[in-house]
Amino acid sequence: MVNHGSSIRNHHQLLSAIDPRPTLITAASHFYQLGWMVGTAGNLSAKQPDGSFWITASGCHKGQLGSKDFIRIATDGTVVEQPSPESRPSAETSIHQSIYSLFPDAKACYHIHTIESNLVSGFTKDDTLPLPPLEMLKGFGVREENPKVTVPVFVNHLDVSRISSEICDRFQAAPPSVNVLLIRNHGITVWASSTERAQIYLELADYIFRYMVAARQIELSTTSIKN
Ligand SMILES: CSC[C@@H](O)[C@@H](O)C(=O)COP(=O)(O)O
Ligand SMILES: [Zn+2]
Repeated sequence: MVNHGSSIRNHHQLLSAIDPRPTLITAASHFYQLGWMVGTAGNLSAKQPDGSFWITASGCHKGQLGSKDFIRIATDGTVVEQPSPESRPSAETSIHQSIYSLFPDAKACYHIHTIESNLVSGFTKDDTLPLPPLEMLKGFGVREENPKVTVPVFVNHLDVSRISSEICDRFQAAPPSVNVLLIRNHGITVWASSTERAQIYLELADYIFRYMVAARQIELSTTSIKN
């Protein structure tokens, strides 16, 4: 029997490897609707077979992107293709560049701003945030009983190149156990072997962070009842 689902998916992956912009436009519009990319927040990128990557241009409304709202960047950070001369690469391009150079299997890197990611980044003063041992962690490939997973938390330096160099230094020494990082009071970045998987990772991270915020609210309300 012909498996139409998988052949459509393969076709989609092939098109996306040729030009990932339509996939990134659809993803950004979806994330905008979810409130994850409001007010121009966030940036999405996808890598091409030659190692260059298409990334959203800086300051664009993420709910209404067009093909001209992207810039193609080479592995060394130089601009390869710029459909619109007045556009500039995302202010956070160096973070995407660091991720692709650290993780050769990464084909997509998605960065969004969610309320809960900012709230949970304040749940620890350390540079790692422990995650609850939820079943959803299996979606990141964590297959352990009662897993002890942490997410790395980075300082939100005004100079973005400081954030990307800290990401490089830290992940070269020890890569994280899940493909997620938090920038404190700023947002989430995930990377994956495909654009589809990057979206799944964002959804998983968002679920876990929403759970953590809800659990904290219950804790606080039961403490106030006891007092
Ligand atoms: C709402 S401003 C957010 C920016 O400062 C930045 O954090 C961001 O995610 C988007 O920057 P951009 O340069 O458009 O890719
Ligand atoms: Zn950002």
